Amino acid sequence: MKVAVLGAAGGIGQALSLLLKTQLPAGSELSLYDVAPVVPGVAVDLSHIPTDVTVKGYGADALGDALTGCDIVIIPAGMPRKPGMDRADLFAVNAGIIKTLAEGIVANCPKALVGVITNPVNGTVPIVAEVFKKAGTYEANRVFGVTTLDVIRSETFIAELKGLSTSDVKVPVIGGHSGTTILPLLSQVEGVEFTQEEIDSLTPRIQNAGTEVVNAKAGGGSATLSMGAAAARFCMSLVKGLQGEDVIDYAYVEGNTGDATYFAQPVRLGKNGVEEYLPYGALSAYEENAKNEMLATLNADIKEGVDFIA
Ligand SMILES: NC(=O)c1ccc[n+]([C@@H]2O[C@H](COP(=O)([O-])OP(=O)(O)OC[C@H]3O[C@@H](n4cnc5c(N)ncnc54)[C@H](O)[C@@H]3O)[C@@H](O)[C@H]2O)c1
Ligand SMILES: O=C(O)C[C@H](O)C(=O)O
Repeated sequence: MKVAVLGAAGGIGQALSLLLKTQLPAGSELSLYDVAPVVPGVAVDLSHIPTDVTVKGYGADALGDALTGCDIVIIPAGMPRKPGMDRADLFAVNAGIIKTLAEGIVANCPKALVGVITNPVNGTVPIVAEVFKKAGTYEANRVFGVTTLDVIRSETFIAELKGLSTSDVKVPVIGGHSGTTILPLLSQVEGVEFTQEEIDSLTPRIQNAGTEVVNAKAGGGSATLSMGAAAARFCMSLVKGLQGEDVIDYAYVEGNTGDATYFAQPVRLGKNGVEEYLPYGALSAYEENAKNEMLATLNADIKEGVDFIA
């Protein structure tokens, strides 16, 4: 198993790489790429941890070497938000970065599973897909927007609210990854009942959790540690799928819900990435309304990404 992290020297990149060094199967290779000159040092640092995963660092001029032979590529490269900014404000800077990295993947490991973390996810995933389409190598089942942070936040907040162990709380989150496009399906949380008042406060808390971190870091960036944990969890789902395990997870994909071209939904993972697109099930009236109200925003975000490549 060869896994590349693009943007590996950043806040998410370092946390994710640390977790992958300790969680990837023995014999794996972790390939760390970044334009920041510290990346070889990050690789040397991690390489001293005693696990059977080799780590190599690649600088700005070595994207091809970093990607050659990769089974999985996770991308947290690009600029994070500061207080007062929306994720959409990052498009101008991050779209070009994602395009360049996607072109590198097309050229060096077109069959890899690609997990996109860089914001705005609603638009950067379509950019990756369009770069692949242009090259004639697009397979929708191999491209994912990583929305796991919305899932783990939901698990945490609900466990806190209801006095449960986080390991007993499973929360489906569908839609996109920004503001109201993040739609936690509280009606589907097994074994937990919510009052309307709880739904009215929990739903926006989950939707605005990224902003909560951005404001708390006061100009020092956005979520990195929780995102590192979320990305590692999603990457390990991809790894298990590649190893032949039957895994179901949520991700932002070009799927089959009919709501928008790209939409976070449950997927069955396997040797080719998505093996099966699964239905998200029945929504409450509150959730149905919230979904219908956010689709215009989500569709505009997707169009921005598609148009960037067109
Ligand atoms: N999907 C999510 O849930 C989620 C959660 C948190 C953050 N994010 C996003 O992830 C991105 C990274 O956040 P961060 O906090 O790690 O930022 P950061 O600034 O700490 O790290 C970003 C890294 O990307 C590198 N980089 C920049 N251009 C690059 C290029 N062309 N090739 C390779 N590397 C490049 C930088 O050198 C830096 O090391 C941001 O866009 C942020 O908004 C997404
Ligand atoms: O909020 C951000 O800008 C980062 C990330 O998308 C998050 O949800 O924490």
